Amino acid sequence: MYSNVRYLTSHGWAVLCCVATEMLTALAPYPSSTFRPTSIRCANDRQALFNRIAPVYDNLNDLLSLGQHRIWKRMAVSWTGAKMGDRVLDVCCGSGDLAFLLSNNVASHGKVIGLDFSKEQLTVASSRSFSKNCHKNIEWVQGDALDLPFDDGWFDAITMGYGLRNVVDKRKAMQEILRVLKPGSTVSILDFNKSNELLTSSFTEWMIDNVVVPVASVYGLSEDYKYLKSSIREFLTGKELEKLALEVGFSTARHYEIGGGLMGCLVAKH
Ligand SMILES: C/C(=C\Cc1cc(O)c2ccccc2c1O)CCC[C@H](C)CCC[C@H](C)CCCC(C)C
Ligand SMILES: C[S@@+](CC[C@H](N)C(=O)[O-])C[C@H]1O[C@@H](n2cnc3c(N)ncnc32)[C@H](O)[C@@H]1O
Repeated sequence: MYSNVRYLTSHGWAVLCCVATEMLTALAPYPSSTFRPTSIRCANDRQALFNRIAPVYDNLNDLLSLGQHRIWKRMAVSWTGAKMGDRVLDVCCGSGDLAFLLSNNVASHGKVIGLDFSKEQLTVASSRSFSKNCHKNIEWVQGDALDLPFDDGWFDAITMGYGLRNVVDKRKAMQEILRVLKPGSTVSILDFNKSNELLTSSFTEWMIDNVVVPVASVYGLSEDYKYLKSSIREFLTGKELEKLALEVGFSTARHYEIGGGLMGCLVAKH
């Protein structure tokens, strides 16, 4: 069984990286309170980033995608095949969009766990539960996608929206998802598509440089949103994601390009 708030930063490299960041901060010629790492590399940097952007995250997603992200998230949830009575998991749930959609699919006899390592994102998710017309079947758990606090074969379906690109060890995250998924069940992983098409990748980068970052700068979050571009560059293509899923032990894996090729969804079966 899982235990709530069983989050431990247990990754030696992550800790080492953040100790180094702290040392650089101490040496920096300006106060540490104004220090923002220009490269968001370790798990602690990413956790801090998602805590910082939590208050504006939902509104900016609606604005920047012109509401399209809601359609992409519906597609991702429908591809899991989650049905009434199922026990399902939304890894890297953030403010809870996918968990709320799953909640409707599994209905009152089912159970949804939304897991994230950002306390601020979970606070937003849980406050949205009150205003949403959803079943009271969601539990918010603070935890690490790289060390899921659940038994093997616990879930009938799993979703992950814009999460895999943000975890430091993508293979480990996929292994953990496979471990907690029931044999025969499906995970659906939505994210930006690292496209091989020059036109598509150029459009994504142009949007980030000329729309996303300038809009985020209004909230003092330009550095945090600049990270989007590097994280997409360092991500895996659809074919590479399919290969990774099969390597860790999924029996089938298919990556679908959606949103005009800007987004992608990896659907893999245990
Ligand atoms: C869904 C969006 C962003 C999610 C998101 C993911 C992350 O990993 C982050 C990391 C750090 C900071 C923020 C985020 C984050 O917000 C919004 C995506 C918007 C796209 C950049 C642009 C969409 C362009 C068009 C309006 C869509 C047109 C679609 C049409 C069907 C062609
Ligand atoms: C871009 S947000 C996506 C939120 C939500 N799934 C959505 O689609 O809007 C990425 C989320 O992943 C979470 N995250 C990143 N790495 C994580 C990890 N190792 N363990 C748990 N959560 C993580 C962040 O805290 C953040 O809330």
